[in-house]
Amino acid sequence: MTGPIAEGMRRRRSQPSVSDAAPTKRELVPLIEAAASVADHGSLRPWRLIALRGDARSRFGSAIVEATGLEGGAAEKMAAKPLRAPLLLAIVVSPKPSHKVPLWEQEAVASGVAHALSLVLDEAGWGVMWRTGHYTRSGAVHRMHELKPDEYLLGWLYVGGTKKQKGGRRKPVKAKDLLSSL
Ligand SMILES: Cc1cc2nc3c(=O)[nH]c(=O)nc-3n(C[C@H](O)[C@H](O)[C@H](O)COP(=O)(O)O)c2cc1C
Repeated sequence: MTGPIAEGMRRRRSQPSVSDAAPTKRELVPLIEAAASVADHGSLRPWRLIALRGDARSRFGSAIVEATGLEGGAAEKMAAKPLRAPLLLAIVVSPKPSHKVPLWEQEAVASGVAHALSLVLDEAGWGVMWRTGHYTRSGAVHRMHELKPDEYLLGWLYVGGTKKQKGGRRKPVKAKDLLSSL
């Protein structure tokens, strides 16, 4: 298969371990603009992103601890999770009123933006990994992100500089088994 998009998608791997380098806002904006070109029924833009850097990541760690109710060493370990990358991009579903486009379609758009953003960040040379946790939809995490009542999270893109790249082939997808006809 040829073509830069297909090749980039095949090459992309999630990077669980990244360095302290991170894209600036100026560097992020054109990548977000590119990712925002996904199909969007009614062009509602039912999503937004929140960048967490520096201390915001520690406040996120505290919110996770509050949400999980952990104590002692386990709480400390959990609080440090957001410090695994210098930049976290929270993916927010931000539903827009519409008679035509139900919520599930709007969530599909937000998810598409996140996948596309992972891809273009990877192409730009950044290490990226989409992460979640059972605390993702908790009240404490919702409040810490200052979300509106109807907004909710799809997780975070953990972004940083590439270190030792996780490469190699992923488990092959038997696409012909996933395609049927009627
Ligand atoms: C919505 C979503 C949430 C995810 N959450 C986690 C997570 O919390 N922890 C994790 O190890 N992988 C998580 N993953 C999977 C990784 O992002 C990644 O896709 C996986 O490790 C496979 O690596 P690859 O992308 O290089 O194929 C999540 C993926 C998605 C789409």
